[in-house]
Amino acid sequence: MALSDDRSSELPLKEIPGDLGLPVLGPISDRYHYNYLEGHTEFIKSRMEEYNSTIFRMNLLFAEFINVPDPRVIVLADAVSFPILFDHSKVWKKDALIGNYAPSTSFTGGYRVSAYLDPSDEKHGKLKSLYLGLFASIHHKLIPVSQTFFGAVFDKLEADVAAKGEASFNTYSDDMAVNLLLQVFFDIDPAKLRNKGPAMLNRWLGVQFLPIASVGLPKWLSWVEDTLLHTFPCPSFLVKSDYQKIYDAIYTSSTPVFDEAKKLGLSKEETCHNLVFMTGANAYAGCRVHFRALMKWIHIGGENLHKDLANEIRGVVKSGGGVVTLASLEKMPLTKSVVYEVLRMEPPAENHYATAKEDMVISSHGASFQVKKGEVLFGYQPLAARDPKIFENPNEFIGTRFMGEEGEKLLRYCYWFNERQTVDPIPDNKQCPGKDTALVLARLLVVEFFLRYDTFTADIGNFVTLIGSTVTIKTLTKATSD
Ligand code: HEM
Repeated sequence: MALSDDRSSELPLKEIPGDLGLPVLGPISDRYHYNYLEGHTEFIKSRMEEYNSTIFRMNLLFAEFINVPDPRVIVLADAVSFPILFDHSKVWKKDALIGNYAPSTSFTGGYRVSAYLDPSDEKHGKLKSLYLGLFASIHHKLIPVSQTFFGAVFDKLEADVAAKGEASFNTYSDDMAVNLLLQVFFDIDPAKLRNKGPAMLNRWLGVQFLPIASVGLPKWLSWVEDTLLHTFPCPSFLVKSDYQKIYDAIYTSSTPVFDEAKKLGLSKEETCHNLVFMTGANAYAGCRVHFRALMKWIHIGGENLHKDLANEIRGVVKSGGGVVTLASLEKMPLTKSVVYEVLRMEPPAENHYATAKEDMVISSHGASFQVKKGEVLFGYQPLAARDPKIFENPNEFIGTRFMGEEGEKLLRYCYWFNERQTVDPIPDNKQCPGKDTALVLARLLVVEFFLRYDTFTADIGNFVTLIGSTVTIKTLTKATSD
């Protein structure tokens, strides 16, 4: 579906709808409905229906106690208004990673790391160039190292299924993601952290993001979680020693990144704090949700999809002499489309934020709205990715959706890496610099799985924001052809 992007002059200019309620009570009520009573997507959907608009106002966080100056945000829940978040001439991205709340810099050695910087900040460009260089330099080993780590997860799943009749994919996959990233980026063997790297990173992430996360207590206890955990930020000293160990492992690794950083005028300390966040928060948090989502949605896709994936993958690998390469991954249109469709159904980074730099007009499908300088925009990716005016049968998982010329055109309306899928990461934008690396890892996980198995069955549990779905593997059917 072709849509022109700037239609603001053709559309009626309307007031942004949204009832924010009473001071203090309004934010509490919105927060309870959003987090507990209705759920994120249901809350936003119900307000969209009430206001008959994909753009509206809501309160996101409770402003009084946590260090949030203002809880009001403007929700963008369609695929045409969303890209305003990437127009850096019009919006600020400073401290906008997780909304109008930014954890204390004491979680990252006193530095504000790159993910919280606006592209206009000189440091942001330098750090992003550094990451792009690092990811390009590891491309030759990304596939062989990942194959070893994925293979070890499959061995464990098989052993558990044989012994107990089921296996938890989440635990093995999460731990593997941490160990794989540390190994492939910095040659850090899991034993260097006494195999405790994943637990250390999980604690560090948990404590810093607790004010916006849920620990999954039963619904009737939600007031306990909200009062205790979402009212005051958690102090960083609780995870200081975990953080220090990861920091030291990277600091003492032989990565050439520090030499590159020196050339850019960045200190080793600041670089290292950024590398911990890049690995432990950006890369791990993205992969954690996405690896789980891949298994979940491929399971939902069913046996016919499994057959088609196995045929495509085995055919390409066989014609390449049995070796998987970056080039062979490119020759698998169904595998590529399935990975995109999983990103669409369950975008790992659900929420995208930015602050308006100036008064401006933003447009959704049927109307334009005036936004004032300083207002916070909140793009809700799970609904933008299911915009019915762009994606046919938006709530259905269709593995072939992004195949062919028409399918590929849709990628322009996919923002899962913080920009259009068709836009490359550069020092001056906020597109995820790990975009290509993440896609290779995801495609490779699917490839390695279907080289080894014909099909599988699983139980799918709850989805938890920032962490992902629970996937319990019940059966694994070994490959019967090659
Ligand atoms: C499916 C997995 C992933 C998804 C969906 C994802 C998505 C994102 C998003 C949405 C952002 C922007 C956050 C914001 O500014 O609002 C981001 C930033 C970032 N991502 Fe990813 N990411 C993924 C995996 C990775 C991987 C594997 C790496 C490393 C190889 C990585 C490295 C980064 C870095 C360093 C940033 C911060 C960029 C900056 O400083 O501006 N990500 N990612």
